[in-house]
Amino acid sequence: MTNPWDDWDHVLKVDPDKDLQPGETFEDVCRTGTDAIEIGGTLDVTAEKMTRVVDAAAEYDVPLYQEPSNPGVVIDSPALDGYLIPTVFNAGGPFWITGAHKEWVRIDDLDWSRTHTEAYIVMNPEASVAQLTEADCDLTADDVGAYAKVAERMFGQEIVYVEYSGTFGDTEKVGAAHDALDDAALFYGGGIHDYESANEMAAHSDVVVVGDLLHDEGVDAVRETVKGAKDAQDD
Ligand SMILES: CC(C)=CCC/C(C)=C/CC/C(C)=C/CC/C(C)=C/COP(=O)(O)OP(=O)(O)O
Ligand SMILES: O=P(O)(O)OC[C@@H](O)CO
Ligand SMILES: [Mg+2]
Repeated sequence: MTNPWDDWDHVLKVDPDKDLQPGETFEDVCRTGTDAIEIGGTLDVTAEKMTRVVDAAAEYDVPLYQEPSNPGVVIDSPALDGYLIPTVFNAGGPFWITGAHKEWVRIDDLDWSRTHTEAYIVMNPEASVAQLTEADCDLTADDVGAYAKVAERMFGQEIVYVEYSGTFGDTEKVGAAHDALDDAALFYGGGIHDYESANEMAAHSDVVVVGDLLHDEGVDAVRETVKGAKDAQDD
């Protein structure tokens, strides 16, 4: 089976709660060369802020995916290519593993053909996503590999996402998740800020995700990370 992300090397994650750099537009964001845009953030995201970003990016060619951090921010828009739905495998309790999902399925009439699963392994205890989900980030490379295998083999997750949001990760731990997977794609996100960091993590994953760099430094810096990721996958 083919998936949209089979051809992706680089994803740009736009946080609807954060501003772009002065003078930059969503047209610039869509023209960074990234393979897809994922729209989401942990804190202070609303359906209204989501809609603003989706509408602004709708007219450009780049695929658009929503990554909701709770059922209340999911929007229904024809401009969206799909939904990437997180499940936090190392969350401190069941709400972020099945609870939020149960509520969502109960209240919404889902378009399953555009709904995809993303197994998060949250690794930076300082990140808002770790604090919100009370994730146990004290994991060895073996633990990370085992979570990745469980996600793929026992829970049928299409994507495994090693999430270091805000800090550059441990390549041995990321590589352990990569090695554990046969079918699921490994996404890596966290602290990618230039050509080198993108190039290095792309060698240990299938897709690198760049987030805060867009908001903190802008589209030229993001373009460098696209080059770094693509060069690694071409090698
Ligand atoms: C069932 C539905 C529709 C939603 C639940 C989905 C779950 C389990 C969400 C848990 C939290 C999560 C994994 C959010 C995804 C987005 C994400 C990790 C954004 C990055 O967040 P940070 O960079 O930590 O946060 P800020 O940049 O907002 O501080
Ligand atoms: O913001 P950064 O650190 O690039 O992290 C990207 C992404 O993994 C966040 O969910
Ligand atoms: Mg962030």
